[in-house]
Amino acid sequence: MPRTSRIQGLRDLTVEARRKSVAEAAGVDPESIAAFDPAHGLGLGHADHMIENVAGILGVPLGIATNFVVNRAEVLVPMATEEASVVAAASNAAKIARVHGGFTTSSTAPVMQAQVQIVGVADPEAGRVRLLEAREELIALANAQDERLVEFGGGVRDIAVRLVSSRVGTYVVAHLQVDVRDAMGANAVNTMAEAVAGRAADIAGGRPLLRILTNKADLRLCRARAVFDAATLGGAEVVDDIIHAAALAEADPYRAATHNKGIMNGVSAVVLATGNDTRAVEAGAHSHAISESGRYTSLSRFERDSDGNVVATLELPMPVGLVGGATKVHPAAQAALTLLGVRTAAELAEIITAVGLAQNFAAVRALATEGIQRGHMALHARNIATTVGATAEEVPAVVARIIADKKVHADHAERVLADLRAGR
Ligand SMILES: CC(C)(COP(=O)([O-])OP(=O)([O-])OC[C@H]1O[C@@H](n2cnc3c(N)ncnc32)[C@H](O)[C@@H]1OP(=O)([O-])[O-])[C@@H](O)C(=O)NCCC(=O)NCCSC(=O)C[C@@](C)(O)CC(=O)[O-]
Ligand SMILES: NC(=O)C1=CN([C@@H]2O[C@H](COP(=O)(O)OP(=O)(O)OC[C@H]3O[C@@H](n4cnc5c(N)ncnc54)[C@H](OP(=O)(O)O)[C@@H]3O)[C@@H](O)[C@H]2O)C=CC1
Repeated sequence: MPRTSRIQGLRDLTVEARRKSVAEAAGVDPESIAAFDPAHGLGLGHADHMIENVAGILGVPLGIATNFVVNRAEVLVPMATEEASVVAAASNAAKIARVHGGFTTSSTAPVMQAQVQIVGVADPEAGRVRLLEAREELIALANAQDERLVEFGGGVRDIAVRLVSSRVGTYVVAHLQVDVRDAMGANAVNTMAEAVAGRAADIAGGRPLLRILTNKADLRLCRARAVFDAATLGGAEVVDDIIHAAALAEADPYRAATHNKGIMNGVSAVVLATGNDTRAVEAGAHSHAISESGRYTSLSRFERDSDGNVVATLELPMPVGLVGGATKVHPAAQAALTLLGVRTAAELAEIITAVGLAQNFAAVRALATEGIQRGHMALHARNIATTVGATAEEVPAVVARIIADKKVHADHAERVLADLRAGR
């Protein structure tokens, strides 16, 4: 069966049947994603070697977003999140995007930057020039720290030197710009920065202090683009309102924060599912959301094209890896990468960016039409029913009643559950 991400009715299956259906649709052995089941997932033994003082494991729901087409390839996307309606929303937007071919993505080379702060330089302008004169020596010294990375085609691409004025003086800050290939790259570039710091400080005429990567990974950018069909959305007025909603986010930091949170609902769920560093990706994204005038703004842009459809675009740093960090040691993260069928970190990064754009569009479409609550709370109602003690068998009836009563609250769910159990 050709690989497809269009699985209708996936929501109506049991968890086990869903996993089987997803494996079949993705064309992978069901055993290769068995680790999605906690019984075959991260064990305490593994966990005890990942972080310190391990006392247990926190499970996070892992859902599969459907309908995605990215660069003409069908993709089923694992999303780890505690928030209801996120997986549904991403699937919904991906379904609408299919009408015009899904998502098109692109990315720069996987270049991460490490900073070396040099303090006490009497002549910082000259210190900067002296460091640039020593470019080849410093590159060779840095590359010598990770010969295998260089063998993979990675390694230092360039050195930049910035002068940063602070309240207590001007710092000479050297940036190592390193192609880290299929790694997220933090450990790799931090090792290089520590190795060159002493020599760089001697050349600059100061003392080395901070040697650490920057999470403002703006040399490692990903872009996603998709067209959302006006007729499918409900016509020109809906398109106008979606454009208005996005324009507010572009102009107003208060709205931009929530608009971007919507993007990160999708991004962080896939970053987490693949064992990558969510904090690094989020720090990079929000540091990138600064306009030319210095104002915090939205990361995505929505425009009306010549056919009256919505064209949505997103660009953000995406420092994720296929090797390194938890990705290699977490069985469920390995299963997620198998399901995604990605061969390089860039392919993973681009799919994540497409999911962020899908999530963002679904939210803004809902907000600009019916509001967020109908869709979101209908799915959140299941959490509320479970919270008040409904069994799996009782949840559907409790959900139906609290939605029908338009009272999706725990206290009403408790009354409904009591009535159901009393046969009322
Ligand atoms: C929730 C929907 C999708 C319902 O929307 P709907 O139109 O009632 O859904 P539908 O039943 O017509 O289904 C349409 C498609 O959505 C998916 N879908 C639909 N329901 C399910 C489900 N139960 N399980 C799995 N998939 C589901 C599924 O793909 C389905 O098509 P199919 O593939 O079946 O042919 C819609 O209202 C929506 O997209 N809402 C946006 C919700 C959202 O953004 N949630 C994120 C949390 S809110 C937040 O934190 C972000 C925010 C809002 O603050 C960001 C911002 O402010 O910008
Ligand atoms: N501020 C931040 O964001 C920070 C993040 N971190 C953490 O660092 C971790 C990520 O760092 P990272 O350097 O990726 O981790 P690793 O050092 O674990 O992985 C990178 C290493 O993987 C090996 N490797 C094998 N195949 C490849 C390939 N195809 N491409 C590239 N490298 C390959 C290389 O090591 P070899 O040459 O030995 O084979 C490379 O140095 C994350 O867990 C993150 O949380 C740490 C500090 C700060």
